[in-house]
Amino acid sequence: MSAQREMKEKNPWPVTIIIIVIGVIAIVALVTVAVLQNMPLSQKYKYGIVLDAGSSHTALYIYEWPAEKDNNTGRVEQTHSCKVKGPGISSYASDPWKAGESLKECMKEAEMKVPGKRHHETPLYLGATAGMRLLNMENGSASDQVFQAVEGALQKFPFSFQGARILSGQEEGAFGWVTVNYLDDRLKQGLETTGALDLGGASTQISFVSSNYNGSESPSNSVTFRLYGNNYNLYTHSFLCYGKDQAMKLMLAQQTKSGPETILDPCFHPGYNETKSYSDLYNSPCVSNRKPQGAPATFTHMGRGNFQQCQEVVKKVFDFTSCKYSQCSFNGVFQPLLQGPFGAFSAYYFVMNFLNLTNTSIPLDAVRQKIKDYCATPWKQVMAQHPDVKVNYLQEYCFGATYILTLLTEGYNFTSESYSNIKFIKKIKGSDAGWTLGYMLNLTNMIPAEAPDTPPLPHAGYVSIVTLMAILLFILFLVSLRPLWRRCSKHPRII
Ligand SMILES: O=c1[nH]cnc2c1ncn2[C@@H]1O[C@H](COP(=O)(O)OP(=O)(O)O)[C@@H](O)[C@H]1O
Ligand SMILES: [Ca+2]
Repeated sequence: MSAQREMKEKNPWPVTIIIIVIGVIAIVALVTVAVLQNMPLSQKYKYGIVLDAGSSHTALYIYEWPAEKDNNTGRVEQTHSCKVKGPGISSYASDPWKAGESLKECMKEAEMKVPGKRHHETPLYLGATAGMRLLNMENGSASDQVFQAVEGALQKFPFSFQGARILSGQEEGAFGWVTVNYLDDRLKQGLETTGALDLGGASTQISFVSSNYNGSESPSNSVTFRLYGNNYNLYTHSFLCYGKDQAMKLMLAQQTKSGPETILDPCFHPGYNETKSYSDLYNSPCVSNRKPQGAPATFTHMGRGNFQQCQEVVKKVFDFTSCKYSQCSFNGVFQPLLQGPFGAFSAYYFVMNFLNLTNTSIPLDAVRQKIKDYCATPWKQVMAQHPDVKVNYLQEYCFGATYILTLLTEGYNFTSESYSNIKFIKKIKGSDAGWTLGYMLNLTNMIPAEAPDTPPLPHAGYVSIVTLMAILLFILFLVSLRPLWRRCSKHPRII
């Protein structure tokens, strides 16, 4: 036996070290293969763009989601939004091409935000709501021309333009509900859903699931969905002309029935004094048939700032006299029993946020008192306290808050108790609450009817278990070698 071999036989450590090194390499290799093989593929993103052509303005939203996860929930996020300068597209009826022009700035922004190589596959949608519904009722060819102009402008951009159309009130309500519940992760988990309250300028929507409503009573208010393996029977209604701006016209029409030269309006602050034109006030189909005969060209709109009286006038814009169903909200529209939490967004949020009233644990009486005090504040003082707020918005918050409270409590039958089930929200997890996300998810088939198959373990859990098992096996292996080592150290020559 050579001296070298003798050394090896006496000392088992080099063999042990080799075993350990091989063992460690094997573990690292095993874990690496397991991790790489099962790692979510590299994160490439896809994009979608939706233009919300509302009655008061247009906004563009860009959504982003991981390319491999089209079918999974909770992964689509709003990454950018752009507010189009100027009024809503329905205001360009007499100058349609300007409607197209107005969108260009935000569209250029979208070109910058969406990576160039994704432009061609990025779907682009434009959905118009109550402003265009009213224009279409009033003047079909003007509405067609606005759409032509808008389509012409959007087609010039490199995205995959999927068309511009008017959403029905039902779609607007239902997609708002989908958005809220998708962002809250309620659909995939089959949790109790949140109702959606959207207050626009020209229409307002209420949508919720009520267990005593199966759609048979007033089927036109029913929308059914199968999402992630769950069936939903949604109640939804859109009240045209009951958005904040058209409701104000209804309220002013109430006070100008006889064609007076001056009105002392309880919904405006004391000291408010503006000359307004009758033809502007009565320019929408919501009120055009009520224009007083022989009225002067203008009237002086003065403020009185009285919340209670304002509530009385506002109540008159709702018709509570007839209901052919088991129960109604107003104007003879069926509404099942209110149920569950609600998210209230768009103008609900803007108005209540301005008045610091988004906290709905404040008792309704205290909310009323706060609005009462605000309405009674002289207009000069209001302007001085809010120099940065646009006067057009500022002058309307007294009416807006009174209208919201009346709509919720008298219109939809929220009580002092159920009022606290409402949350006034603007965004959920960084995405705006509104119909646009739900609309895109629906058109891109991104919410599957059945629950997607999910691996039994999340990736991190899988990696941990593989690592742990490999280490345990290796320790077991070393332990099994122990008798060998012992013999080796007692009788070094026997190895
Ligand atoms: O900063 C704000 N303060 C008050 N109201 C706002 C603000 N921003 C938007 N709004 C209001 O929100 C409403 C948005 O309505 P939109 O334009 O979506 O109409 P639609 O949904 O009826 O078509 C309008 O009444 C608009 O005046
Ligand atoms: Ca809207």
